[in-house]
This record gives sequence, structure tokens and C-alpha cells, in this order.
Amino acid sequence: MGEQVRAPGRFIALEGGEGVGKSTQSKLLAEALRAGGYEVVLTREPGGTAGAEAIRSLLLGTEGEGWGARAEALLFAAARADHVERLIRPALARGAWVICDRFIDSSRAYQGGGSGLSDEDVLTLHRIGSEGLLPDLTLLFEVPVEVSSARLTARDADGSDRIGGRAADYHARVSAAFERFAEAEPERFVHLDGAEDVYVVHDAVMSALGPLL
Ligand SMILES: Nc1ncnc2c1ncn2[C@@H]1O[C@H](COP(=O)(O)OP(=O)(O)O)[C@@H](O)[C@H]1O
Ligand SMILES: Cc1cn([C@H]2C[C@H](O)[C@@H](COP(=O)(O)OP(=O)(O)O)O2)c(=O)[nH]c1=O
Repeated sequence: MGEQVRAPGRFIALEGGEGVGKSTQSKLLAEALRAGGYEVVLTREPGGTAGAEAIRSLLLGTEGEGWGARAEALLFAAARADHVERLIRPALARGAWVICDRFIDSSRAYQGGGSGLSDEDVLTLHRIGSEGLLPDLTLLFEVPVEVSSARLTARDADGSDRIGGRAADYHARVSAAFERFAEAEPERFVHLDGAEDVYVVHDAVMSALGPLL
């Protein structure tokens, strides 16, 4: 093991719909950075801390009638607040890289684009919960819906979660919302073609990170 690099912490989020390769690429990115001597915190949302994982079970479990759109948005914001305060900010403060599988743009896309809350309201919850923390870079993976559906059929043979199982038009609004955010903030987003081979996508991720390394 080389000496840990003492640089300012960097916060990278991976975003997109289900089955686009976020968790696969998060792991490969974390391994590559660790091999380069960086301290890496690999985490995900909803989740990442004990409290946020408990909220994840409430949000994604398939028992009961589920949450209304506003309660759901508040629960995601609460899970994120705990995650940011207890895991992400301390890691960034000590100079670690934080690789996060989904972050605020998922709430903007799902609870906003998908469920109809305004972007302003979702961002207000984020300001209250997490003091508006944003990633340094957000990697947005895009895959044609036939490709991600085929992957999910193979991965989730035992069924999808409460949100993943929503109708196709809901997921189409989610994808369109991600697109709009990336267009509006080109300095924070990088688009990646998630339909390529896993290692081709990984190389594109490493190139996208170039300016931060
Ligand atoms: N580039 C790729 N090509 C083919 N299959 C992939 C690729 N990336 C991921 N997969 C597979 O597709 C499924 C979904 O990938 P995953 O990383 O879990 O996506 P997400 O976290 O975005 O839902 C998994 O079974 C994974 O092994
Ligand atoms: C973080 C977050 C996730 N979600 C949804 C997206 C997913 O359907 C679900 C769980 O995410 P995840 O486990 O990342 O699903 P996948 O690996 O299939 O992409 O939660 C929101 O609706 N809002 C949010 O803020």
C-alpha cells in the first residue's frame, strides 16, 4: 500500500435510471482510486449510514400501501441528511474521495420529474437537510430502455423494489429529468454511454475524472 494522498476530498455521484451500471461502475472506480493510493469511501443512496439504511427499508420495502409523494421526498431528504452529516462531510474533510451511487439528482429526477414535486421544493428539502451539498462531478449513465430492462430482468429475477417497479411512463419522466439537469449544469455533469462494455465504460469514467485527479 502506498502512502495515502492528502488532497482535498472529492465527491463523485453516479446517476441514471435502474440497470444503467451505476453500482458496477462505482465499484470499479473505487478500486481504481484505491490502487492509486487514495482513501475512498464507497457508498450509496438511499443508505450509507445505519439511520439512512433503516429509512431505505421503509422507502423500498414492498409491504403496506407505500408513501405519498411528499412523505417519500421527505424520507429521502432525511436519509440523505444523516448520510451527509455522519459519513460524507467527515470523509471529505479528511481528504477522502466519496463515490456515491445516487445522490440529490435522483430525488430531483424521481420525486420531482417522476412524481411531480417542483425542483425548487426538492432543492429546498436538500438545503434544509444537507445544507445544499452538491457533488464535484456527477456521472450520468444512459442506456436504451430495452438494454436496461433486459439487464434488470436478469439481475432482479425475484422482483423489483417499490420505486423500480413503477410504470414505464414514470421512468421515462425520470430519464427526461436527468437529461434536463445535465443540460442545465454542464460543468457538474458528464454523460456516459452505459450500453458499452463494462471496461469501456470504466475507461470513460476515468477520463471524465481526469481534471480532478
Ligand atoms: N456495461 C455493461 N454491460 C452489460 N451488463 C452490465 C453492464 N454494466 C452492468 N451490467 C449488469 O447489468 C445489471 C445492472 O447493473 P448495475 O451496476 O446493478 O446497475 P444500476 O446500479 O445502475 O442499477 C447487473 O447485473 C450488471 O452486472
Ligand atoms: C437516492 C434516491 C433513489 N430513488 C429510487 C431510485 C431507485 O428506484 C430506488 C433505489 O435505488 P437503487 O438501489 O440505486 O436502485 P438501482 O440499483 O436499481 O438503480 O430508489 C429515489 O426515488 N429518490 C432518491 O433520492
